Amino acid sequence: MCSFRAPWVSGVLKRHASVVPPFIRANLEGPQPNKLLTLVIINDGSRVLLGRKKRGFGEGYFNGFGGKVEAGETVRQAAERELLEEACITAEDMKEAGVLVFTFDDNPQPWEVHVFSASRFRGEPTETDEMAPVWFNHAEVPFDKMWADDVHWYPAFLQHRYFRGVFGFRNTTKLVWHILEEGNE
Ligand SMILES: CNc1ncnc2c1ncn2[C@@H]1O[C@H](COP(=O)(O)OP(=O)(O)OP(=O)(O)O)[C@@H](O)[C@H]1O
Repeated sequence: MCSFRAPWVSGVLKRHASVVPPFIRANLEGPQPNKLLTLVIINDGSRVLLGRKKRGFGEGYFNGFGGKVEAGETVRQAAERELLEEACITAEDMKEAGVLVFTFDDNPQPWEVHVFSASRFRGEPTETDEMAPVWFNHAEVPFDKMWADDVHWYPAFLQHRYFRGVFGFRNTTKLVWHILEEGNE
């Protein structure tokens, strides 16, 4: 059977076969290709730059900068474009930090978010229609005002360990299951 998913996703389904909730398995084995999104987090070594989302999906949450990959662009180009559109900055040393797959019980299409980190950038972080940028010390990342998955993968992110995660949400925002694996890119 052909699959739209990366082989590591099938690996997760196999390794955790007895505990994967049915809606997650159904979506990940279903016919819908993943929707590709990006997330860029500036990490200067002691602080991260996040934005408070002012509108749309995840409104009110703090998050990195990112959005959907558009037709004709690579994931990296989309990450650069969204960072410029949402925070008015250009990363100088952007690298892949990890990948997250989100499944929702109310949406059959899995989301695949490519997370990038950068420590240097050009420009001045500036509030836009979409995001209001704020620096947070590593010990003060506001997880209570962020997506429920974030608390699980930020430790790996902050310590520069590559990560892969699969997360299942009910009613869009309630995290009900997850697997996080760290290591090899
Ligand atoms: C479910 N748990 C989650 N945990 C952490 N981050 C999450 C997330 N779910 C989505 N995200 C991120 O939220 C942004 C939404 O982007 P979103 O505004 O929808 O995209 P985009 O700017 O293309 O939309 P419009 O152009 O306004 O339609 C995008 O960075 C995406 O990676």
